[in-house]
Amino acid sequence: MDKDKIIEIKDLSVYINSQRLLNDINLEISKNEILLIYGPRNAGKSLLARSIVTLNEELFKNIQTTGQILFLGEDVNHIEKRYLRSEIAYSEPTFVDNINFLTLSEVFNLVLGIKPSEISHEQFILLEKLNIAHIFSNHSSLKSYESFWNWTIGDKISFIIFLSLVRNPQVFIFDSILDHLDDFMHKNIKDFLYDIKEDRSLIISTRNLSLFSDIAEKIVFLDQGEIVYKGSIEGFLLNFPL
Ligand SMILES: Nc1ncnc2c1ncn2[C@@H]1O[C@H](COP(=O)(O)OP(=O)(O)OP(=O)(O)O)[C@@H](O)[C@H]1O
Repeated sequence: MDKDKIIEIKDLSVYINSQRLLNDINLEISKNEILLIYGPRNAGKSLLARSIVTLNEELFKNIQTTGQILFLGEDVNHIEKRYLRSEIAYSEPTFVDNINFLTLSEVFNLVLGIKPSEISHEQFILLEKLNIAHIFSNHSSLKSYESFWNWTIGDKISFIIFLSLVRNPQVFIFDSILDHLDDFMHKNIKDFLYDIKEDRSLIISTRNLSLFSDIAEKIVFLDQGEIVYKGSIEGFLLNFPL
């Protein structure tokens, strides 16, 4: 196997209630690569992204999958789920809403096993790069941010990226979650993602091509469950001028 190949998707089709929603998907993702999964609403972006971490089967009844997905050469269905999901960090927009039902201390305890006041120097630097270190700077700000209802959406997205990163996964999947960033946060997060892609792979699913096209190496254009184009961004823009 090519040592830089992290994920291989081979002849993947997904059916729900016998309706084919992903059709014969073939795709490879390598180390140091940012891949955009681009397409309109209902194209199948989320089904494809969740297939990589075997999540669809947990969410839907009457789902059938054919084909195979390999993570570092091993079938994802044969990999222990906890391990798979620590190596491939998947995040999507419902996380931003669901986190409101926990407190900051509860999330820290669940994910990192520490209190928010116990973060390391390295973790604080990461928070600084994500522009949310002010929340952790002293006892009174920690207190006022204990409830996520007091956080902006952008700060919550940055925090979700932080939580993924401290677990040091090999692959990040951002399923439409970055579409929710405003222009001011977008530039900072984009630079940050570009920095962390070294030795990792990033998969960004989006309905907004312009957001990340300048940092992505590869694009997959998905429509009605099929790959219509895969290759370079330049090639895509030539073939599908928007
Ligand atoms: N549980 C389900 N039962 C039946 N059909 C479903 C189910 N979940 C998704 N679908 C269908 O699968 C198709 C792909 O949905 P998916 O959520 O993957 O699209 P998407 O490209 O991520 O869309 P969006 O950009 O709106 O998030 C859609 O036609 C959707 O209606």
